[in-house]
Amino acid sequence: MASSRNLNRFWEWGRKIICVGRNYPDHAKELKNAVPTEPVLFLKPSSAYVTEGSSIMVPSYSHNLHHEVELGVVIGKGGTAIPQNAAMDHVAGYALCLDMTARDVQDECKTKGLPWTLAKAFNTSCPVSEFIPKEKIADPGNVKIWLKVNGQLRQEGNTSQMIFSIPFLISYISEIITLEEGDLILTGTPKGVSSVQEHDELLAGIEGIVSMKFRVDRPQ
Ligand SMILES: CC(=O)CC(=O)C(=O)O
Ligand SMILES: [Mg+2]
Repeated sequence: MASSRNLNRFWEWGRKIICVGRNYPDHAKELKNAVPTEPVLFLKPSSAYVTEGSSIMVPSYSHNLHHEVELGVVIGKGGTAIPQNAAMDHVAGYALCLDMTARDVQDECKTKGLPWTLAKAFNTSCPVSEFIPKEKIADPGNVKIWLKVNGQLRQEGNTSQMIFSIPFLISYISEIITLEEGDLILTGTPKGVSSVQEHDELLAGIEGIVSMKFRVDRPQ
């Protein structure tokens, strides 16, 4: 049944944020990770969302917060075990997203064999752009995404570099986790991730489609 709620503000729905890691070979290599043969998945809570006008907060326990610019896929029609050939029928649109990562904490979690929750799921760890209706991106498998810090280009990649395509990811994820209307899938980041500091300004975009700006702050 179609919902009466407005997907233009999908971040207010309180639905799942499912993240794909190491989906770009050049990023897997820059962090000295093996290029995966199966998607690497983790989750963020809906309290991670932040939209333009609000700041990204550095967690008090981190001294190395990284940006990761990613294409986000907004689910319009839920499903379980969605076949790849029907996957795009379940997409309502897209959003440009940042998977903010406390890299020092993530490295420690990796060493200790602990989950990445503290590194990836803190408040404001998922800045998002406005909702982009599906029709505005003809081929989500071939768009350029980029990110600048204080005017300096740090990340630039094309979704054509992704190891696992959007239809494959929707099908793979929905075998394990039922997808619901309003869910968001972050599809992984290209190379160039780097540290941000308090007062930095992050500007990111999908070429020709959208851009967004966020400031970094530290809680007092
Ligand atoms: C190593 C990571 O943090 C994986 C990740 O999130 C990615 O986008 O790749
Ligand atoms: Mg990421």
